Amino acid sequence: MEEQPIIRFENVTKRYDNDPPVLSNVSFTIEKGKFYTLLGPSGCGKTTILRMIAGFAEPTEGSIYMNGKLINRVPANERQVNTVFQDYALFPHLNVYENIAFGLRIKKMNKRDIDTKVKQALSFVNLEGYEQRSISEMSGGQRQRVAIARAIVNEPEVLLLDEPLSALDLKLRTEMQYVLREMQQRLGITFIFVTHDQEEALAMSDEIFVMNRGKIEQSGTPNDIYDEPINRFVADFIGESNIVPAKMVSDYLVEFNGRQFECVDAGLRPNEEVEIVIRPEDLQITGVDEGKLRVKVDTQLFRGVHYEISCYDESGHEWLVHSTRRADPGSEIGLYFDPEAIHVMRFGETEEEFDRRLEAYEEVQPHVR
Ligand SMILES: Nc1ncnc2c1ncn2[C@@H]1O[C@H](COP(=O)(O)OP(=O)(O)OP(=O)(O)O)[C@@H](O)[C@H]1O
Repeated sequence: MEEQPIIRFENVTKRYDNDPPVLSNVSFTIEKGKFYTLLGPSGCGKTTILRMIAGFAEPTEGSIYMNGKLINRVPANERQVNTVFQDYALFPHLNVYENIAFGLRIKKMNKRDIDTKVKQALSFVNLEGYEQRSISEMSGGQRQRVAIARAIVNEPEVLLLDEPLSALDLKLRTEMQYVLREMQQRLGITFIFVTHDQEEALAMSDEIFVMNRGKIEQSGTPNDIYDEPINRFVADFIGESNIVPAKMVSDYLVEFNGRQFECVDAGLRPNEEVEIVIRPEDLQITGVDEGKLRVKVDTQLFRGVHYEISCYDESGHEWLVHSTRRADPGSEIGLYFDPEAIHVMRFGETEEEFDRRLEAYEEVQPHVR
């Protein structure tokens, strides 16, 4: 028999009072042992999904399954799910050891087993020797580790992490991204991580759900979502993009800025109105007459690994370029891009239609992904 997904949402809607729904008809599956990220702007419904998985909120409509069993009304304490909260929610009056042991004491586990498990969890998060420390004597990163140890000591099947890195400074945040990812792989527990930081999502996840206004706009691997955004919202939200209105001329030609450019066959009809995306790193600087576009450089910022160059074409459209080559403000340059760098988006396409179209043209263009 095929293994059941660990969590499945089927047409889940959540409404408070008579307000518009905070989640509308959301469906997805979560497989065992993977790292998932819910990514989206503030208020899009990420925390609401976590609360429903944890059992702190019930769907207004639809079904939630865990390992194939309907759990809409199963109370939180009967679910094999633990949550790490943004503010860690540690007990300030208990030391590190007692914070981690708390859940096990409630379960009335015997002292010896508690001791073994707490020590295992401490070693897992590299905090051996900190047992007696009070929480107030721990740094932000260390508190984070205590919160994770306290969650994993219960051996949950699913660990929910609600913006757990947002209180940390940038350096520690990056370090904890590695730590969390590595932990998830060692533990093999399913992680569902919430963030509004797209770089964090791209760096850590096996799969990302990009959310907007109570809906999942697109789900897929970080590469899928970065290379093949389904619409303007996703393209804008994930990384920086040049997005331009365009029109299909034929299977392999798209027109924008009053000119025609070669593209890969995206399964679209001639004359169809579309938008194209070209990522800044896919634009190469050339001599003024050697590129496909002719632009004037406006600003140039040094970003360490590359220059971020903003320029304008003859029709006043801005192009963002990431390049290791310099381009001085005020100068004219050419921009070159491969046909494969043009990603064509169709207006109003659903994720299913998009996947079908992509599958069809990947048979013709297997190198695209
Ligand atoms: N108990 C509640 N009663 C009424 N409205 C609520 C309740 N909880 C959440 N909401 C509303 O639901 C919407 C989604 O909230 P949610 O916390 O899921 O968003 P989020 O994507 O996690 O946002 P953030 O990144 O800011 O935490 C918001 O508009 C919020 O005001």
